[in-house]
Amino acid sequence: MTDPVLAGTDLRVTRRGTTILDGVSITVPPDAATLVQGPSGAGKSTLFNVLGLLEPPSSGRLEIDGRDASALSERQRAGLRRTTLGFVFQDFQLIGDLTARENASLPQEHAGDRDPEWLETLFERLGIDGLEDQYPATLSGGEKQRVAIARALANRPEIILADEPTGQLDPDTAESVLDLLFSMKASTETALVVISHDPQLAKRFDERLFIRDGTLVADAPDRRAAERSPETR
Ligand SMILES: Nc1ncnc2c1ncn2[C@@H]1O[C@H](COP(=O)(O)OP(=O)(O)OP(=O)(O)O)[C@@H](O)[C@H]1O
Repeated sequence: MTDPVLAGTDLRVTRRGTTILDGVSITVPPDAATLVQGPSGAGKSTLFNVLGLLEPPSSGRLEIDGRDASALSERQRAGLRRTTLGFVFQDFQLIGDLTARENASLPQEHAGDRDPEWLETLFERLGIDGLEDQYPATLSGGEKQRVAIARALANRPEIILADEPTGQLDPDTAESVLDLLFSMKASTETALVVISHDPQLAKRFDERLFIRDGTLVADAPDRRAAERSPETR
């Protein structure tokens, strides 16, 4: 069996006396498309931050690309984050006074490993070539999210972590951004973990998990069956 690119075991997060994640375990194989759904306040953003090495769990074990993240220094964690993970956020998180190309190249700059040809390829494949010199304020929401996807893939990560990637997009744009995320996932052989409360995303993912009160469970089989065959309802 192929080793997972991400394996979290019994992850717990307690903040100011409140348990936010209560023993979450998750395994992401290299070719996975995993969706974590859950209602507001269930702990989705906290899980995203923990899996993305943006905040440490209070306890539990997290392995990314075979490395025990809890055994790393902050500097080593930042290095692992930069080279192994790519992030896509609901609000794009582009820097306003940098052009699209400069935004997308930031991970390469931070890693000290420039690869302008790869960025050019990404802009072409994402259909945003020609927009490289524009600033975020002059781009549509869908174009901004494509720049953010280019940034996420700039260092050829093992995993893309996306937090509500379509949350600020109209339905048609959301659909085309998702198409692109999946086609880029396939062509770059990157695992994809999407965190969202949007049930519309569910049909695209082979692995669906549900977070409720800080605990992760497999998506309810009865709901999946109902969605697959609506004519039998
Ligand atoms: N630093 C913190 N200290 C105390 N409570 C926190 C902290 N961070 C988050 N929480 C609480 O933990 C719970 C889960 O928060 P989280 O942001 O992870 O949920 P979420 O599922 O992403 O919600 P939403 O979909 O509304 O963004 C919430 O009740 C939140 O108020």
